[in-house]
Amino acid sequence: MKIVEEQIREILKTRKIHFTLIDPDEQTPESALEIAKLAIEGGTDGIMIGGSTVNNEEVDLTCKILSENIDVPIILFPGNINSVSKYADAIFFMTYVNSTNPYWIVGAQALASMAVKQSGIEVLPMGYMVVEPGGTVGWVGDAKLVPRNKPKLTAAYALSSQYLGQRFFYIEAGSGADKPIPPEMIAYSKKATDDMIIIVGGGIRDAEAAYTAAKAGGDIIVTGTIVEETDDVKSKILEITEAIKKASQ
Ligand SMILES: CC(C)=CCC/C(C)=C/CC/C(C)=C/CC/C(C)=C/COP(=O)(O)OP(=O)(O)O
Ligand SMILES: O=P(O)(O)OC[C@@H](O)CO
Ligand SMILES: [Mg+2]
Repeated sequence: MKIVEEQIREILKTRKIHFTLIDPDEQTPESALEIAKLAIEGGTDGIMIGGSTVNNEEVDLTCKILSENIDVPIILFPGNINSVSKYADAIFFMTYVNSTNPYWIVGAQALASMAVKQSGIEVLPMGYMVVEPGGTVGWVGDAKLVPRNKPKLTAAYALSSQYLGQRFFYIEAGSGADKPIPPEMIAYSKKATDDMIIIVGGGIRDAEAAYTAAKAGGDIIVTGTIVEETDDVKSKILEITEAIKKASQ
């Protein structure tokens, strides 16, 4: 079953997409639900659940309460093998393409695979590439960070991910990065690949940055930290989703 992926591809026929990343170790499941509801009112298309230091219970309880109360897709963005929950709709089954540690390239995936099958959730195969500055996830993942002025390297990783069978490619600057991904990196990756869904995240805080990422070729724009920082989640997400729609025209 490929329901979530089909929904994503259906929306992409007419416009670009926004996902809100909720880190389950930043708030209670009840607060996560409040944030998700406001983000949906602001026009977000899906909720990603993940963080680099989460535990299984936090992930499970957050996915459970969301699944009982919201209709947009809930997609796991796993920081490790303990980030699997049957209450999600899908999982970004990701390989960390520029890690130097085989654990993050294929080890964690092998260890988690049976739990993913047992959960029955949809699998979205994804290449995950981390660019300078990389933040926590660059450090945790033993990354050989891609230099910001090397868009061709990004495109090569994107194309190799396509040839390896992945259908999603995530270009990550690191959560809370001071600067988002350079638009050239996004454009080169989009151009180099055929049917790949390009996801962009890290350090996107305002309409202008979201517009730039979508206009450059990003199919899904992810924001996480801004919902942790703002007092008005709905307005902030609305600003971002409006910019993404504008970039889709
Ligand atoms: C396929 C399965 C089950 C596991 C693969 C796991 C892999 C390859 C993970 C990549 C490395 C990693 C730690 C990714 C984390 C991605 C993520 C959830 C980032 C968002 O978290 P941050 O917001 O950076 O985390 P903190 O807020 O905790 O710093
Ligand atoms: O928290 P921000 O900076 O929005 O980043 C989102 C996501 O790309 C992190 O994995
Ligand atoms: Mg975070």
